[in-house]
Amino acid sequence: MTDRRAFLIVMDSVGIGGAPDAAGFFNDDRPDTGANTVAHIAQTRPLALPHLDALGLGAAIRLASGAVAPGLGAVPQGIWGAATEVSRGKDTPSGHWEIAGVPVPWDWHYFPNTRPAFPAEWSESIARAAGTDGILGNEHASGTEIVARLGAEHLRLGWPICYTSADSVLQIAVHEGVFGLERLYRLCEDVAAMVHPMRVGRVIARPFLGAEGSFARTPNRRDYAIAPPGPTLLDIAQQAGRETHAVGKIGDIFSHRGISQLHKGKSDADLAGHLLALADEARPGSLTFANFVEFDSLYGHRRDVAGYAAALEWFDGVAGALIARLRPGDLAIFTADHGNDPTWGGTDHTRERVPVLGWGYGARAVGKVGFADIGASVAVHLGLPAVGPGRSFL
Ligand SMILES: O=P(O)(O)O[C@H]1O[C@H](CO)[C@@H](O)[C@H]1O
Ligand SMILES: [Mn+2]
Ligand SMILES: [Mn+2]
Repeated sequence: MTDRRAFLIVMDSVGIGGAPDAAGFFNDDRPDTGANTVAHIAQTRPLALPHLDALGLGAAIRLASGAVAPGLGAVPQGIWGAATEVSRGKDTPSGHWEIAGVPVPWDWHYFPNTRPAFPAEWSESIARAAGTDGILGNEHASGTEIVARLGAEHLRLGWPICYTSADSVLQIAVHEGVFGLERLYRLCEDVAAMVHPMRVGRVIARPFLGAEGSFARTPNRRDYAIAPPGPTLLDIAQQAGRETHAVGKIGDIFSHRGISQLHKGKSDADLAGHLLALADEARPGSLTFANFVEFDSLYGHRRDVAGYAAALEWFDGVAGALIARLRPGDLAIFTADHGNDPTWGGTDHTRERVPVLGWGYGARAVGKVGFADIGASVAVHLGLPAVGPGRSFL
Protein backbone atom coordinates (compact mmCIF):
# COMPACT_ATOMS: atom_id res chain seq x y z
CA MET A 1 0.00 0.00 0.00
CA THR A 2 1.20 3.40 -0.92
CA ASP A 3 2.28 5.93 1.70
CA ARG A 4 0.69 8.63 -0.34
CA ARG A 5 -2.41 10.44 0.85
CA ALA A 6 -4.86 12.65 -1.06
CA PHE A 7 -6.99 15.58 0.06
CA LEU A 8 -9.64 16.62 -2.47
CA ILE A 9 -11.33 19.83 -1.40
CA VAL A 10 -14.37 21.34 -3.10
CA MET A 11 -14.91 25.03 -2.46
CA ASP A 12 -18.63 24.94 -3.23
CA SER A 13 -19.53 27.35 -6.04
CA VAL A 14 -16.07 28.99 -6.36
CA GLY A 15 -16.21 29.25 -10.16
CA ILE A 16 -13.78 31.13 -12.39
CA GLY A 17 -15.91 31.84 -15.47
CA GLY A 18 -15.42 30.85 -19.09
CA ALA A 19 -17.69 27.80 -19.38
CA PRO A 20 -18.06 27.21 -23.12
CA ASP A 21 -21.72 26.18 -22.72
CA ALA A 22 -22.78 28.98 -20.31
CA ALA A 23 -25.31 30.31 -22.84
CA GLY A 24 -27.43 27.20 -22.27
CA PHE A 25 -27.81 27.82 -18.51
CA PHE A 26 -29.98 30.50 -16.96
CA ASN A 27 -30.76 32.75 -14.00
CA ASP A 28 -34.23 34.28 -14.29
CA ASP A 29 -34.23 33.54 -18.05
CA ARG A 30 -30.93 35.38 -18.55
CA PRO A 31 -28.07 33.19 -19.82
CA ASP A 32 -25.04 32.64 -17.58
CA THR A 33 -22.68 33.86 -20.33
CA GLY A 34 -19.99 35.98 -18.68
CA ALA A 35 -20.68 34.88 -15.10
CA ASN A 36 -17.42 34.67 -13.15
CA THR A 37 -17.67 34.19 -9.41
CA VAL A 38 -14.12 34.91 -8.25
CA ALA A 39 -13.21 37.51 -10.89
CA HIS A 40 -16.37 39.55 -10.32
CA ILE A 41 -15.88 39.52 -6.56
CA ALA A 42 -12.26 40.63 -7.02
CA GLN A 43 -13.37 43.39 -9.41
CA THR A 44 -15.66 44.66 -6.65
CA ARG A 45 -12.78 44.72 -4.20
CA PRO A 46 -9.30 43.21 -4.57
CA LEU A 47 -8.98 39.79 -2.94
CA ALA A 48 -6.12 38.81 -0.64
CA LEU A 49 -5.78 35.05 -1.13
CA PRO A 50 -2.02 34.51 -0.79
CA HIS A 51 -2.07 30.71 -0.45
CA LEU A 52 -4.54 29.88 -3.23
CA ASP A 53 -2.98 32.50 -5.47
CA ALA A 54 0.52 31.11 -4.87
CA LEU A 55 -0.74 27.76 -6.17
CA GLY A 56 -2.06 29.57 -9.26
CA LEU A 57 -5.60 30.93 -8.72
CA GLY A 58 -5.08 34.21 -10.59
CA ALA A 59 -3.41 32.38 -13.47
CA ALA A 60 -6.25 29.84 -13.56
CA ILE A 61 -8.84 32.63 -13.80
CA ARG A 62 -7.00 34.15 -16.76
CA LEU A 63 -6.79 30.74 -18.40
CA ALA A 64 -10.48 29.93 -17.81
CA SER A 65 -11.99 33.19 -18.97
CA GLY A 66 -9.37 35.79 -19.82
CA ALA A 67 -10.59 37.85 -16.87
CA VAL A 68 -8.32 39.85 -14.62
CA ALA A 69 -8.96 39.42 -10.90
CA PRO A 70 -7.52 42.33 -8.87
CA GLY A 71 -5.30 41.08 -6.05
CA LEU A 72 -4.63 37.75 -7.77
CA GLY A 73 -1.96 36.83 -10.30
CA ALA A 74 1.17 35.51 -8.56
CA VAL A 75 3.58 33.30 -10.49
CA PRO A 76 2.08 29.82 -9.91
CA GLN A 77 4.03 27.48 -7.67
CA GLY A 78 1.52 24.63 -7.61
CA ILE A 79 -0.51 22.47 -9.93
CA TRP A 80 -2.77 24.94 -11.68
CA GLY A 81 -5.42 24.78 -14.36
CA ALA A 82 -9.12 25.21 -15.10
CA ALA A 83 -11.68 22.42 -15.39
CA THR A 84 -14.74 22.27 -17.65
CA GLU A 85 -17.85 20.22 -16.83
CA VAL A 86 -19.66 18.04 -19.37
CA SER A 87 -22.67 16.99 -17.25
CA ARG A 88 -25.78 18.88 -18.27
CA GLY A 89 -26.46 20.29 -14.79
CA LYS A 90 -24.85 23.16 -12.88
CA ASP A 91 -25.74 21.60 -9.55
CA THR A 92 -23.78 20.13 -6.65
CA PRO A 93 -24.23 16.39 -7.33
CA SER A 94 -23.45 16.77 -11.05
CA GLY A 95 -20.25 18.65 -10.25
CA HIS A 96 -19.08 16.35 -7.48
CA TRP A 97 -19.90 13.11 -9.28
CA GLU A 98 -18.07 14.22 -12.40
CA ILE A 99 -15.05 15.27 -10.32
CA ALA A 100 -15.19 11.77 -8.79
CA GLY A 101 -15.23 10.16 -12.25
CA VAL A 102 -18.95 9.82 -12.98
CA PRO A 103 -20.34 12.43 -15.39
CA VAL A 104 -24.13 12.48 -15.22
CA PRO A 105 -25.46 10.44 -18.17
CA TRP A 106 -29.06 11.72 -18.02
CA ASP A 107 -31.03 14.94 -18.12
CA TRP A 108 -32.28 15.88 -14.68
CA HIS A 109 -35.94 16.63 -14.11
CA TYR A 110 -36.43 20.37 -13.59
CA PHE A 111 -39.64 22.06 -12.47
CA PRO A 112 -41.13 24.90 -14.52
CA ASN A 113 -40.88 28.41 -13.07
CA THR A 114 -44.65 28.61 -12.66
CA ARG A 115 -47.10 28.53 -9.74
CA PRO A 116 -47.74 25.74 -9.04
CA ALA A 117 -44.33 24.34 -9.92
CA PHE A 118 -45.15 20.72 -8.98
CA PRO A 119 -47.68 18.50 -10.75
CA ALA A 120 -50.94 18.22 -8.73
CA GLU A 121 -50.44 14.50 -8.04
CA TRP A 122 -46.99 15.19 -6.61
CA SER A 123 -48.27 17.91 -4.24
CA GLU A 124 -51.05 15.58 -3.12
CA SER A 125 -48.59 12.76 -2.47
CA ILE A 126 -46.30 15.07 -0.49
CA ALA A 127 -49.24 16.25 1.65
CA ARG A 128 -50.35 12.66 2.18
CA ALA A 129 -46.83 11.66 3.23
CA ALA A 130 -46.73 14.65 5.60
CA GLY A 131 -50.17 13.87 7.01
CA THR A 132 -51.37 17.38 6.13
CA ASP A 133 -54.24 18.70 4.00
CA GLY A 134 -51.92 20.48 1.62
CA ILE A 135 -48.51 22.04 1.01
CA LEU A 136 -47.39 25.67 0.97
CA GLY A 137 -45.14 27.35 -1.58
CA ASN A 138 -45.12 25.09 -4.65
CA GLU A 139 -42.94 27.54 -6.59
CA HIS A 140 -39.38 28.59 -7.43
CA ALA A 141 -37.97 30.52 -4.48
CA SER A 142 -34.95 31.48 -2.45
CA GLY A 143 -35.01 29.48 0.77
CA THR A 144 -34.61 32.36 3.21
CA GLU A 145 -37.14 34.53 1.38
CA ILE A 146 -39.86 31.87 1.23
CA VAL A 147 -39.50 31.02 4.93
CA ALA A 148 -39.80 34.72 5.85
CA ARG A 149 -42.90 34.99 3.65
CA LEU A 150 -44.70 31.73 4.49
CA GLY A 151 -43.30 30.77 7.90
CA ALA A 152 -46.21 32.23 9.86
CA GLU A 153 -48.78 30.48 7.66
CA HIS A 154 -46.81 27.25 8.09
CA LEU A 155 -47.11 27.66 11.87
CA ARG A 156 -50.88 28.29 11.57
CA LEU A 157 -51.65 25.37 9.22
CA GLY A 158 -48.82 22.93 9.91
CA TRP A 159 -48.33 22.38 6.16
CA PRO A 160 -44.75 21.91 4.84
CA ILE A 161 -43.29 24.67 2.65
CA CYS A 162 -42.17 23.07 -0.63
CA TYR A 163 -40.10 24.91 -3.22
CA THR A 164 -37.56 24.42 -5.96
CA SER A 165 -34.96 26.35 -7.98
CA ALA A 166 -33.12 26.17 -11.29
CA ASP A 167 -31.57 22.98 -9.88
CA SER A 168 -33.23 19.60 -9.95
CA VAL A 169 -34.32 19.88 -6.31
CA LEU A 170 -37.44 19.61 -4.22
CA GLN A 171 -36.84 21.41 -0.93
CA ILE A 172 -39.04 21.09 2.15
CA ALA A 173 -38.86 23.76 4.86
CA VAL A 174 -40.57 23.30 8.22
CA HIS A 175 -40.28 24.72 11.72
CA GLU A 176 -37.96 22.34 13.55
CA GLY A 177 -39.64 22.84 16.94
CA VAL A 178 -43.25 22.65 15.75
CA PHE A 179 -43.23 20.18 12.84
CA GLY A 180 -40.33 18.18 14.29
CA LEU A 181 -36.95 17.30 12.80
CA GLU A 182 -37.36 13.52 12.66
CA ARG A 183 -40.76 13.94 11.05
CA LEU A 184 -39.20 16.22 8.43
CA TYR A 185 -36.44 13.70 7.71
CA ARG A 186 -38.97 10.87 7.33
CA LEU A 187 -41.06 13.02 5.01
CA CYS A 188 -38.02 13.82 2.87
CA GLU A 189 -37.08 10.13 2.69
CA ASP A 190 -40.60 9.25 1.51
CA VAL A 191 -40.65 12.07 -1.03
CA ALA A 192 -37.16 11.13 -2.25
CA ALA A 193 -38.29 7.54 -2.88
CA MET A 194 -41.16 8.98 -4.91
CA VAL A 195 -39.23 11.54 -7.02
CA HIS A 196 -35.78 9.96 -7.49
CA PRO A 197 -37.20 7.59 -10.14
CA MET A 198 -38.34 10.72 -12.03
CA ARG A 199 -34.70 11.99 -12.02
CA VAL A 200 -35.22 14.72 -9.45
CA GLY A 201 -31.67 14.93 -8.14
CA ARG A 202 -32.32 15.80 -4.53
CA VAL A 203 -34.90 16.28 -1.85
CA ILE A 204 -33.54 18.70 0.74
CA ALA A 205 -34.76 19.03 4.34
CA ARG A 206 -34.63 22.70 5.32
CA PRO A 207 -35.53 23.06 9.00
CA PHE A 208 -35.80 26.50 10.58
CA LEU A 209 -36.51 27.96 14.02
CA GLY A 210 -37.75 31.26 15.43
CA ALA A 211 -40.89 33.35 15.23
CA GLU A 212 -42.41 35.60 12.56
CA GLY A 213 -39.93 38.28 11.56
CA SER A 214 -36.96 36.30 12.85
CA PHE A 215 -37.12 32.85 11.27
CA ALA A 216 -33.63 31.41 10.77
CA ARG A 217 -32.54 28.16 9.14
CA THR A 218 -30.79 25.69 11.44
CA PRO A 219 -27.67 23.63 10.59
CA ASN A 220 -29.83 20.49 10.37
CA ARG A 221 -30.26 20.63 6.60
CA ARG A 222 -30.10 17.17 5.08
CA ASP A 223 -29.87 16.22 1.40
CA TYR A 224 -31.41 13.06 -0.03
CA ALA A 225 -29.62 12.60 -3.36
CA ILE A 226 -29.97 9.99 -6.08
CA ALA A 227 -27.08 7.53 -5.89
CA PRO A 228 -24.29 8.09 -8.45
CA PRO A 229 -24.88 5.89 -11.52
CA GLY A 230 -21.44 4.25 -11.45
CA PRO A 231 -18.44 3.59 -9.21
CA THR A 232 -16.91 6.83 -7.97
CA LEU A 233 -13.42 7.59 -6.71
CA LEU A 234 -14.74 6.96 -3.19
CA ASP A 235 -16.10 3.52 -4.14
CA ILE A 236 -12.87 2.53 -5.85
CA ALA A 237 -10.70 3.72 -2.97
CA GLN A 238 -12.83 1.88 -0.47
CA GLN A 239 -12.85 -1.32 -2.55
CA ALA A 240 -9.05 -1.12 -2.56
CA GLY A 241 -9.14 -1.18 1.23
CA ARG A 242 -8.34 2.49 1.70
CA GLU A 243 -9.64 4.73 4.46
CA THR A 244 -12.03 7.29 2.93
CA HIS A 245 -12.96 10.39 4.91
CA ALA A 246 -15.96 12.53 3.94
CA VAL A 247 -15.89 16.05 5.37
CA GLY A 248 -19.11 18.11 5.31
CA LYS A 249 -21.87 17.19 2.89
CA ILE A 250 -19.81 14.74 0.80
CA GLY A 251 -21.68 11.85 2.46
CA ASP A 252 -25.06 13.23 1.41
CA ILE A 253 -23.88 14.00 -2.13
CA PHE A 254 -22.64 10.44 -2.71
CA SER A 255 -25.61 8.79 -1.06
CA HIS A 256 -23.20 7.59 1.66
CA ARG A 257 -21.47 5.18 -0.71
CA GLY A 258 -17.74 4.45 -0.49
CA ILE A 259 -17.22 6.34 2.76
CA SER A 260 -15.54 4.89 5.82
CA GLN A 261 -15.72 7.93 8.10
CA LEU A 262 -18.03 10.94 8.13
CA HIS A 263 -16.90 14.25 9.59
CA LYS A 264 -19.83 16.66 9.82
CA GLY A 265 -20.08 20.09 11.40
CA LYS A 266 -22.44 22.95 12.03
CA SER A 267 -20.31 25.40 10.05
CA ASP A 268 -17.39 25.56 7.65
CA ALA A 269 -15.25 26.56 10.64
CA ASP A 270 -16.06 23.17 12.20
CA LEU A 271 -15.20 21.47 8.91
CA ALA A 272 -11.87 23.30 8.76
CA GLY A 273 -11.09 21.82 12.17
CA HIS A 274 -11.88 18.33 10.86
CA LEU A 275 -9.78 18.83 7.73
CA LEU A 276 -6.74 20.06 9.65
CA ALA A 277 -7.05 17.19 12.14
CA LEU A 278 -7.17 14.75 9.20
CA ALA A 279 -4.01 16.28 7.75
CA ASP A 280 -2.35 15.17 10.99
CA GLU A 281 -4.16 11.87 11.43
CA ALA A 282 -5.35 10.38 8.10
CA ARG A 283 -3.60 7.10 7.31
CA PRO A 284 -1.16 6.47 4.47
CA GLY A 285 -3.11 5.59 1.32
CA SER A 286 -6.22 7.42 2.48
CA LEU A 287 -8.53 9.73 0.59
CA THR A 288 -10.06 12.77 2.31
CA PHE A 289 -12.86 14.37 0.28
CA ALA A 290 -14.20 17.64 1.69
CA ASN A 291 -16.89 20.14 0.73
CA PHE A 292 -17.01 23.67 2.10
CA VAL A 293 -20.59 24.79 1.44
CA GLU A 294 -20.91 28.25 2.95
CA PHE A 295 -19.52 30.10 -0.09
CA ASP A 296 -22.61 28.82 -1.87
CA SER A 297 -25.32 28.57 0.76
CA LEU A 298 -24.58 31.72 2.79
CA TYR A 299 -23.17 34.07 0.15
CA GLY A 300 -23.60 32.91 -3.48
CA HIS A 301 -27.34 32.23 -3.41
CA ARG A 302 -27.84 35.31 -1.25
CA ARG A 303 -25.87 37.45 -3.75
CA ASP A 304 -23.77 38.75 -0.85
CA VAL A 305 -20.53 39.93 -2.48
CA ALA A 306 -18.87 41.22 0.70
CA GLY A 307 -19.73 38.05 2.60
CA TYR A 308 -18.39 35.87 -0.23
CA ALA A 309 -15.14 37.88 -0.35
CA ALA A 310 -14.65 37.51 3.41
CA ALA A 311 -15.38 33.77 3.22
CA LEU A 312 -12.75 33.37 0.49
CA GLU A 313 -10.16 35.22 2.55
CA TRP A 314 -10.99 33.13 5.62
CA PHE A 315 -10.74 29.92 3.61
CA ASP A 316 -7.39 30.96 2.17
CA GLY A 317 -6.04 30.80 5.72
CA VAL A 318 -7.45 27.28 6.07
CA ALA A 319 -5.72 26.30 2.81
CA GLY A 320 -2.44 27.70 4.17
CA ALA A 321 -2.84 25.82 7.44
CA LEU A 322 -3.59 22.59 5.57
CA ILE A 323 -0.56 22.96 3.31
CA ALA A 324 1.64 23.60 6.34
CA ARG A 325 0.55 20.21 7.73
CA LEU A 326 1.04 18.17 4.55
CA ARG A 327 3.86 15.63 4.23
CA PRO A 328 6.03 14.53 1.32
CA GLY A 329 3.90 12.16 -0.78
CA ASP A 330 0.66 14.03 -0.06
CA LEU A 331 -1.49 15.59 -2.77
CA ALA A 332 -4.02 18.34 -2.05
CA ILE A 333 -6.36 19.61 -4.76
CA PHE A 334 -8.62 22.62 -4.32
CA THR A 335 -11.45 22.85 -6.83
CA ALA A 336 -15.16 23.67 -7.13
CA ASP A 337 -18.39 22.08 -8.36
CA HIS A 338 -20.02 25.02 -10.25
CA GLY A 339 -20.22 28.80 -9.97
CA ASN A 340 -22.55 31.05 -8.00
CA ASP A 341 -21.59 34.57 -9.02
CA PRO A 342 -22.89 36.90 -6.29
CA THR A 343 -22.86 39.86 -8.71
CA TRP A 344 -25.19 38.03 -11.12
CA GLY A 345 -28.99 38.37 -11.51
CA GLY A 346 -31.27 35.73 -9.98
CA THR A 347 -30.30 33.52 -7.03
CA ASP A 348 -29.22 30.35 -8.82
CA HIS A 349 -25.85 28.75 -9.56
CA THR A 350 -23.94 29.99 -12.59
CA ARG A 351 -22.37 27.71 -15.23
CA GLU A 352 -18.61 28.28 -15.02
CA ARG A 353 -15.27 26.61 -15.26
CA VAL A 354 -13.66 25.82 -11.90
CA PRO A 355 -10.10 26.14 -10.60
CA VAL A 356 -7.80 23.15 -10.24
CA LEU A 357 -5.11 24.09 -7.73
CA GLY A 358 -2.83 21.52 -6.23
CA TRP A 359 0.01 21.01 -3.81
CA GLY A 360 2.41 18.08 -3.96
CA TYR A 361 3.94 18.07 -7.45
CA GLY A 362 5.71 21.44 -7.52
CA ALA A 363 4.80 24.00 -10.17
CA ARG A 364 2.85 22.30 -12.93
CA ALA A 365 0.59 23.95 -15.49
CA VAL A 366 -2.08 21.41 -16.44
CA GLY A 367 -4.07 23.73 -18.70
CA LYS A 368 -7.75 23.25 -19.49
CA VAL A 369 -8.86 19.88 -18.17
CA GLY A 370 -12.16 18.12 -17.53
CA PHE A 371 -13.85 17.66 -14.14
CA ALA A 372 -13.32 13.88 -14.47
CA ASP A 373 -9.56 14.38 -14.91
CA ILE A 374 -9.44 15.47 -11.27
CA GLY A 375 -10.70 12.11 -9.97
CA ALA A 376 -8.49 10.26 -12.46
CA SER A 377 -5.45 12.16 -11.17
CA VAL A 378 -6.26 11.46 -7.53
CA ALA A 379 -6.64 7.76 -8.41
CA VAL A 380 -3.22 7.72 -10.10
CA HIS A 381 -1.67 9.51 -7.13
CA LEU A 382 -3.08 6.94 -4.74
CA GLY A 383 -2.15 3.98 -6.96
CA LEU A 384 -5.80 2.98 -7.44
CA PRO A 385 -7.39 1.35 -10.49
CA ALA A 386 -8.57 3.86 -13.13
CA VAL A 387 -11.67 5.88 -12.27
CA GLY A 388 -14.13 7.10 -14.90
CA PRO A 389 -13.48 8.62 -18.33
CA GLY A 390 -10.92 11.22 -17.18
CA ARG A 391 -7.14 11.26 -17.73
CA SER A 392 -4.62 12.02 -15.04
CA PHE A 393 -2.86 15.37 -15.38
CA LEU A 394 -0.12 14.30 -12.96
O1 LIG B 1 -32.32 29.21 -1.65
P1 LIG B 1 -31.87 27.98 -0.94
O2 LIG B 1 -32.91 27.33 -0.09
O3 LIG B 1 -30.58 28.21 -0.15
O4 LIG B 1 -31.60 26.88 -2.05
C1 LIG B 1 -30.45 26.71 -2.80
O5 LIG B 1 -29.84 25.53 -2.33
C2 LIG B 1 -30.12 24.50 -3.24
C3 LIG B 1 -29.12 23.40 -3.10
O6 LIG B 1 -27.79 23.87 -3.31
C4 LIG B 1 -30.12 25.19 -4.58
O7 LIG B 1 -30.81 24.45 -5.54
C5 LIG B 1 -30.78 26.50 -4.27
O8 LIG B 1 -32.14 26.35 -4.43
MN1 LIG C 1 -22.57 23.15 -4.90
MN1 LIG D 1 -26.21 25.88 -4.12
